[in-house]
Amino acid sequence: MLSSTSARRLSLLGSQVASSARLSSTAAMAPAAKYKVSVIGSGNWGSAIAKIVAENTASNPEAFDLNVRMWVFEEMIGDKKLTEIINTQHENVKYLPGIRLPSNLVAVPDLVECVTGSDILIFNVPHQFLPRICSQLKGKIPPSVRAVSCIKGVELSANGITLIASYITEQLGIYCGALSGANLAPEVAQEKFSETTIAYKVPDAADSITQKTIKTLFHRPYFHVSVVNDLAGVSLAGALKNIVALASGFVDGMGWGDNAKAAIIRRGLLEMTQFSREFFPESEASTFTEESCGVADVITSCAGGRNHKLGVAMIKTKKPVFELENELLKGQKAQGVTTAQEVNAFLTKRGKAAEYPLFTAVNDIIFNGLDSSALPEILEKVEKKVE
Ligand SMILES: NC(=O)c1ccc[n+]([C@@H]2O[C@H](COP(=O)([O-])OP(=O)(O)OC[C@H]3O[C@@H](n4cnc5c(N)ncnc54)[C@H](O)[C@@H]3O)[C@@H](O)[C@H]2O)c1
Ligand SMILES: O=P(O)(O)OC[C@H](O)CO
Repeated sequence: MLSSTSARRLSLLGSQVASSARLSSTAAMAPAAKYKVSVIGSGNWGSAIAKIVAENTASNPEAFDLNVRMWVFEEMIGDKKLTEIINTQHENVKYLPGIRLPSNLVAVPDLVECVTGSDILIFNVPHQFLPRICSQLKGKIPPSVRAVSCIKGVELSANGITLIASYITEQLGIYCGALSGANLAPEVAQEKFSETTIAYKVPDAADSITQKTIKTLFHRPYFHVSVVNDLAGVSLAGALKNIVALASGFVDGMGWGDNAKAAIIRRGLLEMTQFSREFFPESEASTFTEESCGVADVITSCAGGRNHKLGVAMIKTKKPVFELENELLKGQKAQGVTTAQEVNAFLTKRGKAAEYPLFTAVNDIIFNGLDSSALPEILEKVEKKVE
């Protein structure tokens, strides 16, 4: 008998005929041309994913154009441009030092030039920079282009919270899936084994870019890809776990030990699934338990991620959070800080902040001077009462 996961994956493969024919597909319908791929972003994860994708375009020359373009937010490293360093030394010395990048990965400083002519776009920037990127690209991307977002965050607007992939679709008029998993970039870049989850639902039955195309683009012997349909579950798991990772950092900063951290993780997972069920009812509970983007990512992020590191340092040093982020991460970003703030603004507006005590406490610790030692007392209020 098939396990529920295997059955789900098989049924997914069989159901690539999808719904929203709204998104036109002239190029995506064309019989397997060589797809051109561009990566938007070149940070720690941006560079690691670009490395994977460039390895796969080289390994699959029948499906993909060899060269992968990577948009780099240009900056000077000493007297040299970062793009020049990447294109000559094949290393992103600032954001992924010590890792050799494939020579078919080409750094491009001009965003529009980077994406022009591409069939598949991979978005991979800290989420706060996405609106500006989308505004620069608006009206310049044919609707046939397909995208995958590797960004962990949410987009907050007056109307509420939007998934990053849905925001890209709204802004640019192209279908966008989401990649998220237990994926610390330095480990993935060193080709240490990990798994990931990609939500990709073929938007038009006639598309030649299928789930298989997407899997081929990302799957490596050291980076195993599971493709699912649950865009909301994959996107929210990746965004919300960053808030939990900060809380686990607070606990370690206070020296409270592994039992306390497990309690925070348990509560965090509860709030992650509660939030998804309440505001994105289309999300699937199994995504959180069975896929890499769920519990597995919470575990890895609460052990070794940048959000955890920042959480520890905040408690130990009491320095302001953005000062510490600059000091510790040297240009990299801890997405949990802005996500905690955005989720809190959303929950407060809906009158729901008290129903998410951990998410609310993380925001209050970062921005409102709440003492992290109050966590047990806060969490006790929502525990089941014995009469
Ligand atoms: N690093 C990881 O281990 C990891 C793993 C999985 C997912 N993610 C997610 O991937 C996304 C990208 O993270 P990352 O680690 O690649 O980035 P990062 O944290 O390394 O951020 C640095 C990047 O931001 C760019 N940048 C700085 N200012 C900018 C501006 N004004 N406009 C545009 N870009 C600017 C820098 O040039 C650099 O490329 C995030 O949502 C993150 O949560 C990260
Ligand atoms: O280093 P972090 O905290 O941004 O987490 C990185 C990845 O999301 C872990 O899967």
